[in-house]
Amino acid sequence: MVVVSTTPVQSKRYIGTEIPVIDLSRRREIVQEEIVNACEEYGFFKVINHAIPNDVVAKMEAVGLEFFAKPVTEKQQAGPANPLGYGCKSIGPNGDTGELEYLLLHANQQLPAKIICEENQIEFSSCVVMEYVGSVKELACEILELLAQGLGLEDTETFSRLIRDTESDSLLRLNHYPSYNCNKEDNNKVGRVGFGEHSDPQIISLLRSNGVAGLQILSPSTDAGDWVPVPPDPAAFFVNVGDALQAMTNGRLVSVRHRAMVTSYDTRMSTVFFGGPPLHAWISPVPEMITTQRPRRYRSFTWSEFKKMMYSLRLGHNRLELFRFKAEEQA
Ligand SMILES: C=C1C[C@]23C[C@@]1(O)CC[C@H]2[C@@]12CC[C@H](O)[C@@](C)(C(=O)O1)[C@H]2[C@@H]3C(=O)O
Ligand SMILES: O=C(O)CCC(=O)C(=O)O
Ligand SMILES: [Fe+2]
Repeated sequence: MVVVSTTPVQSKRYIGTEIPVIDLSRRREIVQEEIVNACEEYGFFKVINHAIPNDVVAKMEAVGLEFFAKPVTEKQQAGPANPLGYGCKSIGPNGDTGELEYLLLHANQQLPAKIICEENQIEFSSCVVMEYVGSVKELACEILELLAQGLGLEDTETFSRLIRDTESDSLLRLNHYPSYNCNKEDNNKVGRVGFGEHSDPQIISLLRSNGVAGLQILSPSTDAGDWVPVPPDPAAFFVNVGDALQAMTNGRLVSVRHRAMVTSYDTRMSTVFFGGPPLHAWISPVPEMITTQRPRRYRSFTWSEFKKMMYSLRLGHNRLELFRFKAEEQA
């Protein structure tokens, strides 16, 4: 059973199947501590009472649904996702597949919200997407600054600066999971994996979906690594720590492994903002996170180097392990 935590406990440790809920309207010091706890234990939490207006979210949802309702031939004009554009069932360049169709866009506000592929460019309601990206990016930066404060970092913009950078390599992804009719053949598909197990490579991801279930996170605090279903909440945002943040915090915050199941007879749409650093940015553990108890765990790398490696690997690969610090190599 999933219990959603709403209790006013400051230094709570989350166990088993509880999803941490962060109420952004509470006192700053409490929020900072709760975010750090959630990111250390799960790398995942739900945010309520955020400042993103309902109409910004509603308009984004509407243009997303409008896009997926188009005829396949029209949607295919924006594909194949290479890596940006429209994709159906195939995820990434290395043979991963899922039960979904999706649209992957660059979320750098300098770029127009167009699907940019080599030959085709199709307009995708630029204003709506730009407004949504602007709001979600701001929320991501606010969360990263609370996190930096909660960790006691002197430079509280260490993480957010990378995402605010005009050259930030951030992405916006719309995932559309099918619904199934209740007949025998389709019944076999219910419970199938829509988007397979993985961690997000960037710094932070902010996800919201319609009211249909599907997202699951892998709980690191249970022995067998149980999959914990995340109850849908269309008014909330779900936050994932990404690989780059795990590296920058020297492994103190964990990049959550998650997946999306097709478990319902209803269509599900999720919208995910991936806050990424500029390609040339160096990702290194911040000095305050390296201690005698927690010696340096990751070597320095550029985001461009990490991305190159990530695209050469399968979706579920534990890619950060390839960037382990080896003292003898750095000497
Ligand atoms: C198989 C792959 C798809 C992915 C790039 C990769 O080579 C490995 C990471 C995958 C992932 C997961 C989170 C995001 O959805 C995504 C856009 C990202 O940045 O990394 C996808 C990539 C993708 O679908 O292109
Ligand atoms: O649709 C979901 O709930 C998860 C999607 C996801 O993990 C992703 O797009 O990286
Ligand atoms: Fe993801």
